[in-house]
Amino acid sequence: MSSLLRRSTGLARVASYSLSASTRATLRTPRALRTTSSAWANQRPRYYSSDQKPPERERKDSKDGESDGATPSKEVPSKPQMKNHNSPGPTEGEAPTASENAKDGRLPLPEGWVYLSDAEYEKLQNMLSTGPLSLKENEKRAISEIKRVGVPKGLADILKKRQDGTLGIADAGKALKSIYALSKRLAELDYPELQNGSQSKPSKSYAESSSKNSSNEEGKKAQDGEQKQDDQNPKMGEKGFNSNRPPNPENNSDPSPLRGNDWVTTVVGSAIAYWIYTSIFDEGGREITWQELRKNFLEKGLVEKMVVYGHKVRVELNREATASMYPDSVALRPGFNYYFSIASVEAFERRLDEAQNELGIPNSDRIPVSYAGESGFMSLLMAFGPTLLLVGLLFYASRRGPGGGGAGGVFGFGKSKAKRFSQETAVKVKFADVAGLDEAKQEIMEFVSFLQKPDKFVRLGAKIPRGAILAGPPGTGKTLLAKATAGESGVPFFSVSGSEFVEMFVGVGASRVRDLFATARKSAPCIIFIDEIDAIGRSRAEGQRFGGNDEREATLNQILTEMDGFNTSEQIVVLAGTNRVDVLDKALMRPGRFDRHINIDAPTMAGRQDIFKVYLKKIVTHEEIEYLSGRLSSLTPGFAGADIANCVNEAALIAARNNAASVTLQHFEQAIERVIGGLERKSLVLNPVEKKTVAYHEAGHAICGWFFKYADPLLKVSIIPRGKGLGYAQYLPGDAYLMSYQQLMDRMAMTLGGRISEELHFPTVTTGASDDFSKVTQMATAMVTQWGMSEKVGPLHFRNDESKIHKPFSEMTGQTIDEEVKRIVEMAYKQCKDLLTEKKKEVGIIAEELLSKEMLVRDDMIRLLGPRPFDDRDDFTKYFGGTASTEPKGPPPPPSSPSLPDTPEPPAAPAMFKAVDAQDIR
Ligand SMILES: Nc1ncnc2c1ncn2[C@@H]1O[C@H](COP(=O)(O)OP(=O)(O)OP(=O)(O)O)[C@@H](O)[C@H]1O
Repeated sequence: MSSLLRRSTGLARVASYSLSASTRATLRTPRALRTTSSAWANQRPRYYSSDQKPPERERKDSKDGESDGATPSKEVPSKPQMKNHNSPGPTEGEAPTASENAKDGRLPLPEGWVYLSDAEYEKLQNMLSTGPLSLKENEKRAISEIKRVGVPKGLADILKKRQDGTLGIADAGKALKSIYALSKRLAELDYPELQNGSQSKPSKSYAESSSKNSSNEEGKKAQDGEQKQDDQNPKMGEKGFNSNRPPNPENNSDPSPLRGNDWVTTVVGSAIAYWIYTSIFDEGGREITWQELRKNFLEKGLVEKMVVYGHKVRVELNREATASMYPDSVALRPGFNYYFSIASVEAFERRLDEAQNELGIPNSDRIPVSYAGESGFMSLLMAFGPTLLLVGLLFYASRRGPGGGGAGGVFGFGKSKAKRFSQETAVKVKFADVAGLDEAKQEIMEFVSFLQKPDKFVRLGAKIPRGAILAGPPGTGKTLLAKATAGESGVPFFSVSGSEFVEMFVGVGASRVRDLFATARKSAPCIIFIDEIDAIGRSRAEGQRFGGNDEREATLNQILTEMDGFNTSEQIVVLAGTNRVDVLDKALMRPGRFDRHINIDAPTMAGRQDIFKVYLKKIVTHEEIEYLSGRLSSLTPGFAGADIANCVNEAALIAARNNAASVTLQHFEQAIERVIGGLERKSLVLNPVEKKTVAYHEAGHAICGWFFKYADPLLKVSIIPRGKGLGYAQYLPGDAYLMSYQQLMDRMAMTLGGRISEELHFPTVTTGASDDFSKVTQMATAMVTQWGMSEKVGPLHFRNDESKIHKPFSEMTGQTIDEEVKRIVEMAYKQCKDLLTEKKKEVGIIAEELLSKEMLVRDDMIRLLGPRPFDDRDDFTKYFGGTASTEPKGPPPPPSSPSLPDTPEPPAAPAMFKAVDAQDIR
């Protein structure tokens, strides 16, 4: 069967011929001409089976070729007795009589079948026996069988068309169908044993025919004749086409030739079909070289014509001349042609001209060359290819959508992209996995008990909260908490990001919301978690200021509608996460929608310790977990859960890189240093002047941190470039929730320590303090405009407008703010300068030590400056203040902000010494 399928090239070729009329003429006509000697090409009058020669004669005739069939004595067109689709006699479709059949030993025709005329049969015989496939004994017999069993009318038409050269692409399909019907019939006749075992009733057609045949004397004779013919061929009847004998009805074997669809029948039928099909459609041919062409055909004058198609040239030989010169050549097979490849048409023409000139062929006898143009298949492809491609793409897109079309719109755009987790699949997270966040857990626990035991609430007439907004900085565990809620309550969990509702097509977002809630309703009780809800839930009033966004508003409205649509008994809880609770639409936040607002802030020292414990359990470390987690958490103020998870993982990676057996404290501190400060940039080599400047800059910060009472405890100071900075001083700011005026002043003064140290020790200053200035300015501005720390401006709060379009104060107030900010910075500057002038010697000591060691830790400072004149915080003393350690201490993160509301930026400490332009230093 696969062979049959492989015939597609043949089909294409057939198609190509049928598509171009001119091409077809060029390609087909010569063949018809070449076969002038054959009965087929002569279009001789048909003769009819009643006047047929006896089988022996017939075989002889078919061998004779030229003289056969055309013999006028055989033609009795006026007395048609055999049904023939071409015959002018009996009406088409009219079955021959039993006596007619019997006379010729023919089997009755099924409906839609015809007998071939002798001429057609001969042509078919000729075609099949000389076709590209070698004939096997059975197949030879199949040819003679065809005469007896007839052919489907479709096949007879195909044969006619083939002769006329009018085969089209549609004919291939028809041909296959007819050929297969014929082959099946032949196969069944060839293997009557297939039917032997069958108990089913003989088919009517055959039963009738067999009874008629058996009762018909002539029929018997005919059978005898056929039998004789069979006998002449000893193999026939053994296993081959023995069924040209109608089966004996008395014999118990099922004689029906049309019944049975056993696989053997199928295989045999397919083989025959393939053979016939190939004979009809396979043009056959062989590639030769130009030299062969010239030597074997051109020089001998055998070439009748050449047809150029694309980069191939088909050589059509004069068959008669070729036959006389090469009687056994394959070139004599019908449909067989030699062909050769050419680089270009011009080159071919030139070469042919030269060859003909050399051979002295006169102009009048030159070989005609015709051009078939592009193959029909190619032109078909070019014509319909883009359209097919487009249709294909559209089809592909429609299948690709999450819903594959259907309810979600043509391409499934309207389908929700929410990922569904269930207890069995992904949500294995429990509250125990969420460290810290005790209050948040408690709040959300209520949802769990509602999902688990709704009666408890309904019984008392309590309305169940519809949803909760989890608000907080990134990575603080909002999603984790939502998952844990699902994990604890054991209900399906739909997780989707707000941005997934947003599509460029209007209405898609709303449609996705609808789809999400519809799916959730089907899976109730369940939890829907919409992460980053601010992507769609932004205040509509805010949006209008900038022209609005219809699509987003439609999506938001749909969410509002859906949440309103729940009835109190519907067990669907909607949780939403956001980092920007301040921008959310008020309608979303009102009771009845997101009833609960759960704030999830960066974890406290204890929270961090808990989170460290969760992640330390997952790695191999022999450190004492209580001490380790405490020390690490005090090193990481401001870290969110995600940062902690990342740090622990980073430490494990560093340990693995060092082939360590377990992860040690040092690995953890290196990891924290790396997360905060960035990678050490060993490749960045500073020149001595730059290095000295950096050392004095950092020493200035370090001295300030040491001698200002409210400065944060210093952990480490270094001049090794890391991340974006050329050096850094690290302090341990602790979790500050409130900051006093004096703390802010000390912090600002310390931040200016780098630049002032440069001023005091070098004739010029550098660009390295730019980042420090930025921090100082921000702090001073916040003091004046938000924290009411300026007497002149007073206790006012001017909201920082990020867009910088509106100034929320008058020109005059603006001027006053500028003056006050400047005054505060100058105060900090003076405070710092006074200290560093006083401690100029100590700055020098620390700077020189830094230059020689590149990094100083707290113990070095104590050694060089003596103990710090102020008491340190408890946690600092607990983990860092004890015995002097020679190990470099891990750097803390930049100082956290005093967690005051509306703090625009954390009032940063002088943690980094920004990259300096080498030009400026020199
Ligand atoms: N309290 C915590 N306990 C344990 N792990 C935590 C905790 N908080 C955060 N994590 C870790 O941080 C990862 C990120 O947390 P999550 O995705 O929940 O943050 P989020 O607040 O939703 O962040 P975003 O606002 O960026 O979406 C979690 O997968 C988990 O590994």
